[in-house]
Amino acid sequence: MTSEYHDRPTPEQIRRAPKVLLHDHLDGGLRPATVAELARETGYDALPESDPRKLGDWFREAADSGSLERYLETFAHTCGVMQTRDALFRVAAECAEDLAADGVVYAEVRYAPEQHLTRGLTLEQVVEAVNEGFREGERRAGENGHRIRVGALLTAMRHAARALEIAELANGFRDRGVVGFDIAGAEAGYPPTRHLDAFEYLKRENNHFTIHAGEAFGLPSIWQALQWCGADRLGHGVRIIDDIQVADDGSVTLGRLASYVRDKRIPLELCPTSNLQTGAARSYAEHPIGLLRRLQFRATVNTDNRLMSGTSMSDEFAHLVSTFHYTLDDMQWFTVNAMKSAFIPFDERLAMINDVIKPGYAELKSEWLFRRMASASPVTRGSGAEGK
Ligand SMILES: O=c1[nH]cnc2c1ncn2[C@@H]1O[C@H](CO)[C@@H](O)[C@H]1O
Ligand SMILES: [Zn+2]
Repeated sequence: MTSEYHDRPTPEQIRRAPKVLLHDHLDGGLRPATVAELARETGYDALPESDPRKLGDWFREAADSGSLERYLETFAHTCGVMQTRDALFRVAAECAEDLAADGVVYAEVRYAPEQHLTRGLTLEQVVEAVNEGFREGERRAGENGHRIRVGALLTAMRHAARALEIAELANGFRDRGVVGFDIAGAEAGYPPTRHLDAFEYLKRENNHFTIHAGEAFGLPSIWQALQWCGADRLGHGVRIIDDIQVADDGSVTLGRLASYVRDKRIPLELCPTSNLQTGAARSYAEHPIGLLRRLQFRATVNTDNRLMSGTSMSDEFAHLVSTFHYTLDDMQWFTVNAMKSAFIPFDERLAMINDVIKPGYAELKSEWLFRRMASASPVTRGSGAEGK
């Protein structure tokens, strides 16, 4: 389908467009200045840099290694400064504020409570601190004229053995700010089936979960996440491309797993910039998101780790706009896909789509239309006698 709105959206339009974020790590999105300040306040002395600008550069460069394992090493420092109630509250509040200022209207932000216990907090205290921070961030954003709603996803680390416990924690908080569950961490060597008990528990509870799969490791990981574990969504899932053949004449053949993913409308939480850093994709132009969008997979655009990738939702869309010439219609398509795939109840998702997302894009498109009319009719403009 060709778009009516051919012009590339400007950076300002991209920022103002309502966006929905399903895959963002709380411990991957701190402001560099906050990392530095929290390190000072909490006595964390292992930071590689103390100047915020240098620290921001350090995170991006250290994460830009081409390997997921190396990428993940940088989280020792963010988790290192997120060990007190006040630190967790602050990071969560700033996360909601930053996303809202970037035009995100709905976000599911994930973190692993088990990584925040070194100074004596309990798992419950960690979740409560983050929830309170999100509420505070939503409130501050509202004061600044930005509306956002943030839900938490509780992550269990795939190399550890606490998945069932974290799944129970997520279930206990399900009507109190936590909308689902996830597993993350190094993929190779840690198949999701190690945590079957957690997934089976959540299914019995009619709860929702996503699984990081098909990022550093290919189809077997995606297949396990879906067919053994029953994931509602795929964190990344980008390697589904390995089951799609494009012939020289451009014709496309989907294998059984890719067909299943597309037929069942399984959401893919794609994170382009993160994939470039971990080596899962070589360039934006070669990123599978272009093909997956054309083939109408349930593709969504995400940040993964705003600090380590030096990115934002607007930056991710700006890269896609310049690479694939996406328009406001394409942005709306990704955004509606994401909202449909959120873990909040159906009626609330629908209300977000109809009352927030569609009107937001309609407004941007109508501005486009008037600007275009104004620039397309020089005669009308020139012939007026206004100047006289
Ligand atoms: O792209 C990723 N793939 C796998 N694991 C990740 C990725 N980004 C972050 N984490 C892991 O998730 C934990 C909880 O937020 C982080 O501490 C990090 O270890
Ligand atoms: Zn991730």
